[in-house]
Amino acid sequence: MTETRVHVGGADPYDVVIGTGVLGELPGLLGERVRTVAVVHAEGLPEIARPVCGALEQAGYTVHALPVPDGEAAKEVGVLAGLWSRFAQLGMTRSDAVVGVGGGATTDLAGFAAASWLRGVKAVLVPTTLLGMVDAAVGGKTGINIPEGKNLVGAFHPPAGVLCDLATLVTMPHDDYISGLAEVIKAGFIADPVILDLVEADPEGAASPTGPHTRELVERAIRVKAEVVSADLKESGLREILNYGHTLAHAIEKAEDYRFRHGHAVAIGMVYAAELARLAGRLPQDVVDRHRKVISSVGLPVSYGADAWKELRATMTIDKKSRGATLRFVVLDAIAVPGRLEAPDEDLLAAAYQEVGR
Ligand SMILES: NC(=O)c1ccc[n+]([C@@H]2O[C@H](COP(=O)([O-])OP(=O)(O)OC[C@H]3O[C@@H](n4cnc5c(N)ncnc54)[C@H](O)[C@@H]3O)[C@@H](O)[C@H]2O)c1
Ligand SMILES: O=C(O)C(=O)C[C@@H](O)[C@H](O)[C@H](O)COP(=O)(O)O
Ligand SMILES: [Zn+2]
Repeated sequence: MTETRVHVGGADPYDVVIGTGVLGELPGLLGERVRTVAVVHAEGLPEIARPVCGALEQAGYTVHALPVPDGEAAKEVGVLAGLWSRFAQLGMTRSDAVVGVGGGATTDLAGFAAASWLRGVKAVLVPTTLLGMVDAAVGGKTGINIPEGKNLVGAFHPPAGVLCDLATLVTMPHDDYISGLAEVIKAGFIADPVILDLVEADPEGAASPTGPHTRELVERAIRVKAEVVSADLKESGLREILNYGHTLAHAIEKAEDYRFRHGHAVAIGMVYAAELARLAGRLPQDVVDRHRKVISSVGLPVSYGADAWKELRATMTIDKKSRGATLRFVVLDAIAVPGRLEAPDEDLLAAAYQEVGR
């Protein structure tokens, strides 16, 4: 077993442990002060949750397994309220902790439950999807959806540690795996072009949890995320680059009632952002072409319904990067040179969508 640790700095530093068979590291991430641990896990993952609970029990913690609905259905206020009630029944105090086990939806919920219980208890996250490892579990963004929009309720609550056991990835459904690959590719476009080279050299391998470069892709994407959130936890500037492709993506997810995979929406959103930058005279055509090529090479979508523009445009106004009625996009001026496009005019927004709407 080999293990890599990525340090996330800032006010609340913590480690991201990456390896195969690294469950034994979990107690070390939780620390000795913790007594009771609520393991919030996706209900469809008992085979993954059981050994997590076992490792914690063996280390002497009192453990309560709290299953929640799989996937995006977990990020609902009713599910969150159910967790608060369970925490109360279990008598969870500030010396106790939440361990989130599952994909990004589960860790977003578990993290927010930890952030909001008693105004904040310790959270350790055990992401079990590619997306969870390379993005959702790192960086402290937690939250839930409401009918009005994606992730509109939440808190910045950095975990005390993150444990990425690459062995868990092998049971992932292919479509969920490539959804995570969209965020890996995003890290490539905004900061680490080697990621793009690796995906282009072997798209099939990149789209598999047992590909020759899986670990390198995971580590590179985590390093991008760790560097950015270490410098700007609360998204006052730099962190916005992690939102590349997300303005349109979140509107698509809402339009689909959150039944459209996040990474698939981000894939389309990145092509849209690239088209916007091209039409604004900031990005050459060949970089836009590279977006379509690398994204579609791994089976991710690059277009969305032509008729959806009006609805998507209305939703985009509520994006967290907006300032008042002013829309703000993360765009590229070149690969690994992210910038912002402020208050683009309506014709530009619609023209870019025409390149994506099919
Ligand atoms: N907080 C952040 O910074 C951040 C970053 C990116 C994405 N997100 C959020 O993450 C969510 C998407 O996460 P996701 O792509 O992990 O999807 P997900 O959490 O919805 O999981 C997808 C499905 O895979 C199942 N699953 C999880 N691990 C598995 C495994 N090892 N084997 C088999 N099945 C498994 C889940 O139970 C679920 O049914 C979205 O809500 C998105 O908004 C958050
Ligand atoms: O960590 C960030 O910052 C991101 O923007 C990462 C995104 O991939 C992620 O989907 C995030 O949840 C989006 O955040 P939001 O603030 O736009 O809801
Ligand atoms: Zn995302």
